[in-house]
Amino acid sequence: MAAPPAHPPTTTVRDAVLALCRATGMTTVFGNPGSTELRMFRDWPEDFRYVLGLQESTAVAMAAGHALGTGRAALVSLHSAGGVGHSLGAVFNAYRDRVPVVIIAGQQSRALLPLRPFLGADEPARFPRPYVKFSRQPERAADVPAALAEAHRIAMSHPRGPVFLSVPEDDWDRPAEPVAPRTVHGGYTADPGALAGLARALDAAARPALVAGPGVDDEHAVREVAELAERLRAAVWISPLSGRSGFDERHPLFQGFLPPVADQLAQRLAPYDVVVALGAPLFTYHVHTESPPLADGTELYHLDCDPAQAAWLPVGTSIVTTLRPALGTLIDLVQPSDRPAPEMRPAPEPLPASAGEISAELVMDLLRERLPRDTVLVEETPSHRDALHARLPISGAGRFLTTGSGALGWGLPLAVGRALAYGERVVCVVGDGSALYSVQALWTAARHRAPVTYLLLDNGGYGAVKALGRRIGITPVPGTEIVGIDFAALAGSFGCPADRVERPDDLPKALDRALALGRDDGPVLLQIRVPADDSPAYEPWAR
Ligand SMILES: O=C(O)C(=O)c1ccccc1
Repeated sequence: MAAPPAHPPTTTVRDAVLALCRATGMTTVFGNPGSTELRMFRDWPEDFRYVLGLQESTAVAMAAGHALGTGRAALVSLHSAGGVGHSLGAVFNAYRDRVPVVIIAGQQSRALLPLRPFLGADEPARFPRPYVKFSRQPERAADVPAALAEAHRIAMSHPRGPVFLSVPEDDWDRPAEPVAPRTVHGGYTADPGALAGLARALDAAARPALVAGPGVDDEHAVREVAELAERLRAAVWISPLSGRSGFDERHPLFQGFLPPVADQLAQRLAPYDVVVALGAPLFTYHVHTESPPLADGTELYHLDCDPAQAAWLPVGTSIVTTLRPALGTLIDLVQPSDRPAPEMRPAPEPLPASAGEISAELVMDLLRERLPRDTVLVEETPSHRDALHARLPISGAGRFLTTGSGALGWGLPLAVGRALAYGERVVCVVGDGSALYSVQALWTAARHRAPVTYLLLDNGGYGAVKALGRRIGITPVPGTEIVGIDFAALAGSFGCPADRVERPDDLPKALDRALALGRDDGPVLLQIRVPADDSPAYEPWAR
């Protein structure tokens, strides 16, 4: 008997995709639209919010901030090849920082592709690689919803990260079946024998140390790290250039931030006999020095969810695992220790009298007095990150966000997305150079009344690059001076209220005004003039 005729689906690709987005909590779309996305927006439903980024890297960074705030993947809609190209610096950060961002990129009509049409993307799935975990243009329109569902599951599985789907513009009106909802439980735990071996090494250690990396905060394991550290009386460090804070920086066991330079890192860890890196690649260097990664006598264990990271680390014993179940097991296995606790790290030195200029250290001291402990702080001020860490301790999980990867222009829009996630007021400390990569996001912040207080430390250039040049005797470095920009006027023109301060005496009140705003007040920007630090001895990580 002949099979009954197959009934074509009565739903479209668009219906099925929108239903999937609702089911996965992706109803805020960060994007920048063009003609190759138009059919996606037909009868655009009212329960979706479109957040316009005026340049595509801001759309990706805002989505990343949203994802980090909600704990769910965030959706980005980009315009074919050009839009994807603009976005790639932020995609790099999202990949390295393990942020689940689901990107749908427009593409020209399938029928036009053989003719290399205007706007058409050649080999679209290759373009964002290697900085996406998944990249496809489905073979048929009807495959788009299931491919997006797969992409979403991949984005959300550990290690998390961005995924990419190219969708030809004529696919959206074509028929497609709805996607059945599915659940993937992605947490997994290590080989029990490996964890027992680590517990024995920790029990036998004279001076153990834990290194908290971005994975700790990412996997909500901050509490477990504190419990393990207290049980062991272990010193706790934060891994070099970590994009998150994985430990309460006011805790007596907290020792500080490891430097991203091999010889200094090895030296900082030399006092310890057993070091456990948690969700941390540990050897994230910014500049090269000739040095073994660790001193003789420092034994390394490394726990992370990424088998690739376990493979590339040069030394130590890696245990591939998600952190919470592994830490739970370790807490049960290790003996409570009565070894002497490490000494507390010294309080920051008091500031010398001001010479009439506002130092970054003064800004950080005033912020320490003013910011509530649960403030969400976004940082992108490379010249002053060390001053921030030294003087402004972060407490509480999920309260510190920066790029752990280095592509600048991330912080300013990241703060917008983080603020839109729950409407909490976010403080973003950003440099003048950093701000200019993505300054259009101030317009989006103003338009959506994103509650962000921007504190823009203006040292008139690419201070960190100049400092790194001086370190190796290259001075001056061309292209590192930025002069003549009135950030307060620029922000004002985007609809973001702004103020400017140049003298130390005026700073406390200016900060009070900027920080007094609430969650319904929208963004504000305070431009703070700080001197360019041109001291020849500048060595940011030696302190
Ligand atoms: O080193 C650099 O060039 C750079 O761009 C950078 C990025 C982040 C922090 C410091 C410098």
